[in-house]
Amino acid sequence: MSQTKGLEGIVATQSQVSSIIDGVLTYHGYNIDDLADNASFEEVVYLLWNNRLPNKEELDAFAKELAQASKVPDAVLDQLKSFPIDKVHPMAALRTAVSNLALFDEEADEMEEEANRRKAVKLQAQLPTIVTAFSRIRQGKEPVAPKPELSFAANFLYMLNGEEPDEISEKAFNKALVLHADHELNASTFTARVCVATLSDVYSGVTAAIGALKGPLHGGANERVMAMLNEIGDVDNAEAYIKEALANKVKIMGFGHRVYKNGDPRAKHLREMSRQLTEITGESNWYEMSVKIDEIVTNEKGLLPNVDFYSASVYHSLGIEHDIFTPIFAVSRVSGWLAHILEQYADNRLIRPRAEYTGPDKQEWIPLEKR
Ligand SMILES: CC(=O)SCCNC(=O)CCNC(=O)[C@H](O)C(C)(C)COP(=O)(O)OP(=O)(O)OC[C@H]1O[C@@H](n2cnc3c(N)ncnc32)[C@H](O)[C@@H]1OP(=O)(O)O
Ligand SMILES: O=C([O-])CC(=O)C(=O)O
Repeated sequence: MSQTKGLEGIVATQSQVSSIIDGVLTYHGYNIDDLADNASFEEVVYLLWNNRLPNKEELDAFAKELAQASKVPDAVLDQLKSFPIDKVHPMAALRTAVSNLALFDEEADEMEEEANRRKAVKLQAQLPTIVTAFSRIRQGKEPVAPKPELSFAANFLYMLNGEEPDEISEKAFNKALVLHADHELNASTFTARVCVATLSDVYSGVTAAIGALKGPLHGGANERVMAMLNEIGDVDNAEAYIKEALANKVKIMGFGHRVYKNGDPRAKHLREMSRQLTEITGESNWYEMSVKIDEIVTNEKGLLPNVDFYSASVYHSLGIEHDIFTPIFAVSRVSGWLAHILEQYADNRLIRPRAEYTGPDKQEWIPLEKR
C-alpha cells in the first residue's frame, strides 16, 4: 500500500458543484470572475443547490424563503448568552450553536430529499443570525432581527451593526460572499461529505465542517492575516518582518495553496476591493502593507496570496471585528457544504479510505502488573 501525505492530488469523489481545472474556478461551469462581477449571493446559492441559475421569479421566491427561515429558536440564542462570552471564539460558539439547532428541529434526522432541502434553507438563513447575535451579545447589545426586504449581504451587515449598510459596503460584502461560497473538495467540504456519507444528518455534517474550517491552515487564516498586519503595523516594517519569519520557517498566513500553484483566481478580486475600500476609509496603509507583503513573499518564496489574504483588509475596512472574519467565511461556505451534502446523499457510499500501518509488529502482551 502506498500513501500520499495529506491526500495531495487524490481524486476522492465526483462532483458537479464546482471545479478547479488548470487554475480556473467555476461553480457548476460558471467562471468565478463572471459570478464575482455579476451575481448576488442568493443567485449563487440557488446555482449551487440546483445546478442552474434561477429566473427572476425563482430568485425572488428563494430570497423570500431564506428571509423567512432566518429566525433562530430562542433557546439557541439563550444558550449563546450563557457562554463564557469573553473567552469563547465566535467559531467555537457557531459550531456549538449549529449543533444545538438540530435539537430544536423535529426534522433533524429525516433523510428524505425535501426534508434535507428544508434544513439546508434553515442553515443558510440561520448562520448569519447566530454569528451576528453572538457578536452583539458579547458587546452587551440585543440581537437585531433581520429585515426581509434586504439582500442577504445587506441583512448580515444590518444584523451585525444595527444599521443598514451603504451601497458600496453591501456590494463589496456580496462579492466576498460569492467568492467564498464553494471550492471543490477543500478540507471542510470533504469533512462534511465524510460525515454525511455515514448517513448522519445535515446538522452533523455542517457542525463537522465548521470545526474543519476553524483551523489556521484553512478558514482560520483570514483572522491571522489581520493579526499579522497589525503586528507589522507599517509598510516600512514589512520587509524585515516577513524575511525574518520566512528564515524561521514561520508560515505566512494567507499565502500558498494545495491546488493553485499559479495563483488563486479569487485573490485579485479581493485585492481590488481592498484597494477601493481602504481608499474610502482613509486607511490605505492596510492595502499598501498587504501589497508589500505580497511582493516579498512572492519574490522570496514563490508563494502567491490565497483567498484569505486580501479578505482580511476588506473585512477590516467594512468595520468588522477581526474574530468574525472566519465565521463570515462559514456564513458563505455553508452554501457549498450544503450543496455537497445534498450531492453526497443523492449517490451515497461510505467514505472509508485505508491507512498504511507504520507501527511495531508482533508485540507480546504484558500483564498490567508487569508494565
Ligand atoms: C481558504 C483556504 O483554506 S486557503 C489556505 C489558507 N491557509 C493559509 O493561508 C495558511 C498558510 N498556508 C499554508 O499553510 C499552506 O500553504 C497550505 C496549508 C494552504 C497548503 O499546504 P500544503 O499544500 O500542504 O503545502 P506545503 O505545506 O506542503 O507547502 C510546500 C512548501 O511551501 C512552504 N509554504 C507553504 N505555504 C507557506 C506559507 N504560507 N508561508 C511560508 N511557507 C509556506 C511549506 O513550508 C513547504 O516548504 P518546504 O518544502 O520547504 O517544506
Ligand atoms: O480549497 C482549499 O484547499 C482551500 C480553499 O481555498 C477554500 O476552501 O476556499
